[in-house]
Amino acid sequence: MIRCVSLLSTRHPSLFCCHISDFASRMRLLNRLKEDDEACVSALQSGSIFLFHLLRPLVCPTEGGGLTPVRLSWTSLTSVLQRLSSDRSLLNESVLIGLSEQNQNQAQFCLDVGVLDPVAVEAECDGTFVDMRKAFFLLTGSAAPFVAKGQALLRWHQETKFCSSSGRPTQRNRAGSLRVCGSITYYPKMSPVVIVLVSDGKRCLLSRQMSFPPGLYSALAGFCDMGESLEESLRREVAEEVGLEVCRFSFSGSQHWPFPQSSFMIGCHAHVNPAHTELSVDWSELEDARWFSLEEIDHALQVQHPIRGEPQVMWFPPKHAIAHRLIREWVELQRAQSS
Ligand SMILES: NC(=O)c1ccc[n+]([C@@H]2O[C@H](COP(=O)([O-])OP(=O)(O)OC[C@H]3O[C@@H](n4cnc5c(N)ncnc54)[C@H](O)[C@@H]3O)[C@@H](O)[C@H]2O)c1
Ligand SMILES: [Mg+2]
Repeated sequence: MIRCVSLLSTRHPSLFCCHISDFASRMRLLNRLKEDDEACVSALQSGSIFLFHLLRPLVCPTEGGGLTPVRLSWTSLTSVLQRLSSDRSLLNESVLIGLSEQNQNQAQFCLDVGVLDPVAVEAECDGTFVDMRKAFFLLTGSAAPFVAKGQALLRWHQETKFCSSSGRPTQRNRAGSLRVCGSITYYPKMSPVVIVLVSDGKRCLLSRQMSFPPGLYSALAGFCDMGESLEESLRREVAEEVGLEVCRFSFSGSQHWPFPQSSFMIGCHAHVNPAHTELSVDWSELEDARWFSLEEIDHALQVQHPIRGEPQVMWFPPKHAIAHRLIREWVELQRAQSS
């Protein structure tokens, strides 16, 4: 929908009144909240706040067996803090995550209440603090990326409290989108990771690391090195981990990934020459790497959850992992090519 939006004209006279979409208007408002501390404080007072305790999100069960994050209004959180005899200034630690598309651009914040007794907060707020590794795959709808972003921002603030140059405490802006020490500004950071589904035209290559749960196989992945392009990282990772040379690749999509800290996953498909498919696996990185046929992949896609005590059963990362998307795309391509 296109509509006329007055864009807080005193600060941006050139943007006084123009036709922009709801999305564009939301993005501009979000940007303004990052820059304008006063506007951010009033957005917090009418916004909703997701709670974390030492980076564990507060969640409650849904009817379908999933989890949903607990969100509180500023007023109800203020009352909770009062009942727990906590200083209201804790709210100043809230970090802006985004604006709700469904709820008229309502601002969404996250707050780590690690200084409070978690059991008391859980009782007050009807939720449970759950480890992110357990919560992430059970969070429903668009909640998973949102909660992951909140946790990543809170972690970044905890790790950037002091300037690595002067050793002095850094100061944050109201939105929590940056921290400063004198002339140095710190911004939240992510580590780029290339994740690649390699194919020889008929089969695809999957691997598992020692740390994976039994039976889980995924696409090859690796952190990009400083100074590398995406294609250089991709070629290096495939060569390092399985000793193959990629001849061409295509980009599929990307996602923020909360593990191990905050990664930016760049998902690609890659091809190797079908005449050169013999693997030379780096056993220090991988526990297994193998070529799989379409039938084997199809079969594993039917497995919804890891089956305890049956490590032989192969399964894949769940739907909201980019590895899952790459595998599904490969299956669709194989089907299209054979029909
Ligand atoms: N979203 C998905 O579908 C999906 C699927 C598979 C893997 N992943 C993620 O991809 C990430 C990278 O895969 P990998 O473990 O095979 O990487 P990798 O092959 O680069 O090996 C990991 C090693 O790289 C080194 N390293 C270099 N830069 C690093 C950095 N910035 N942060 C941490 N370690 C760094 C460390 O020594 C680490 O042990 C994993 O953390 C995993 O969570 C996501
Ligand atoms: Mg790897």
